[in-house]
Amino acid sequence: MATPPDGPQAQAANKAISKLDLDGHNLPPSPAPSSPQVGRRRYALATELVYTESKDQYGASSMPIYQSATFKQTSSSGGNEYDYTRSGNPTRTHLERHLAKIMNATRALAVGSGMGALDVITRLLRPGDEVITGDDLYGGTNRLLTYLQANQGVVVHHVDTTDPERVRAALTPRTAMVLLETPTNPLIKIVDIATIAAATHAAAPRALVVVDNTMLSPMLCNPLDLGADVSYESGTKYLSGHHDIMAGVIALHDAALGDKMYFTVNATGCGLSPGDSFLLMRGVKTLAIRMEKQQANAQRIAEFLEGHGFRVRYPGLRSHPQYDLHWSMARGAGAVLSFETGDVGKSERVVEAARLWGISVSFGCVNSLISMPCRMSHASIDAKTRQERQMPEDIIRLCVGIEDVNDLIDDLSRALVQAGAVTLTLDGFHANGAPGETPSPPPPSV
Ligand SMILES: Cc1ncc(COP(=O)(O)O)c(C=O)c1O
Ligand SMILES: N[C@@H](CCSC[C@H](N)C(=O)O)C(=O)O
Repeated sequence: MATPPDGPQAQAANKAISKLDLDGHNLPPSPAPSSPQVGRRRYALATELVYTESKDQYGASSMPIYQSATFKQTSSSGGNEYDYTRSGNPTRTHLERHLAKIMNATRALAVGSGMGALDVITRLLRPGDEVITGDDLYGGTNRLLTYLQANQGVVVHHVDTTDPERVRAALTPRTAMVLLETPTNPLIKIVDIATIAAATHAAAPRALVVVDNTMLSPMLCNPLDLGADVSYESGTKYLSGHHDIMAGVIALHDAALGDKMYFTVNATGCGLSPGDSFLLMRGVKTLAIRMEKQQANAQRIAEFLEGHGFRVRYPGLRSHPQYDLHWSMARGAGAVLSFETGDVGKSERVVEAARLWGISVSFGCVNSLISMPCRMSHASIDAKTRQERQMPEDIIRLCVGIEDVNDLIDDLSRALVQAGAVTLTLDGFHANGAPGETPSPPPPSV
């Protein structure tokens, strides 16, 4: 993992993490397909990621894909653990147990996408319920919340969740959910999960604290250990790691809540397919080694850009204003960073001049990606709202993979020079469009 900082908060966090690793959690009663339960974590996370207890009848080292929609019963009243793949499938159950273990949860559910996971969670909301969430959110999350507000009578409050006092002030007896993202996508702001969870549980006991852990993955953060009620993430990203599947994962402790969510998974048919469950399981086994390399590369690239005068947003940099807070909650900085050139046209030219960096949405994959969030991942947030939320139109997001870091830096340098985003000097080059010098007007809404 990235070198942890040495401050007292970080030391306390590391102590807490190793205690959890040793202690694990109480084992729940024996599992049924409708309630995949966790095994106790015995080893360090990197070991647990690859260590699975396969129940395969032939002792297969890799849980096979049970590519079957239906399962034969021994009598008209059932008799088999599984009846129909929408309700449960051995490959998915195997994955869900493994996910629960690595997410320090009692139960995990695997569904068809990260947004599918948030859909399952938000189906708990009723008309009149209030949701408090951030003002820098993944575009798809913002879109689903906007839909719920417009069509389901749910009231959504967007506040600056980097300030727990703003969340506290927004809590009412009608607050049913506090939905957090950290680091935020794409502004890389850090949100204090533990303080907000404690404040929420004290002031609004029926409210659920839900954390989107996509930007860190269980390798770097376990929101449930910080007081969240539900942790979910897009398995499309770090967990699978190869951009070959869409997946979503929900992890929690509360059994009754887990049953309600399982009801939705079964009733709506959004459970992860056996084939994608297999691929997600395979991806999870290499999470530690991928994350280690991705983070090391991201750190070098962040330092390279900052060293050349760019304003870089990355929690691995000491200059990040919430560096200590991030490291009090997380075991690494992740592999997503963003920076600004000071001009939309320049940013567009940088992105389009890159060769090794693919112009794509998404992140957490073995290959590196470059994007302009305002036009791509966050285009579903209208331009006025983006401006209100201070999302710079010229922001470039880098999602760092496992390539040779020197190749990545060379390609980025060439793109910066070709785009005219840097001034050449005898010593090399430096950013020539400091943020704020040439403010970029937002384009028309998409
Ligand atoms: C932070 C975050 N949460 C959730 C999602 C949704 O995941 P998916 O694309 O798997 O639906 C994404 C990306 O799409 C994301 O970036
Ligand atoms: N067209 C998609 C965009 C997906 S963005 C994927 C990912 N979360 C990211 O941040 O890059 C949509 O409208 O959802």
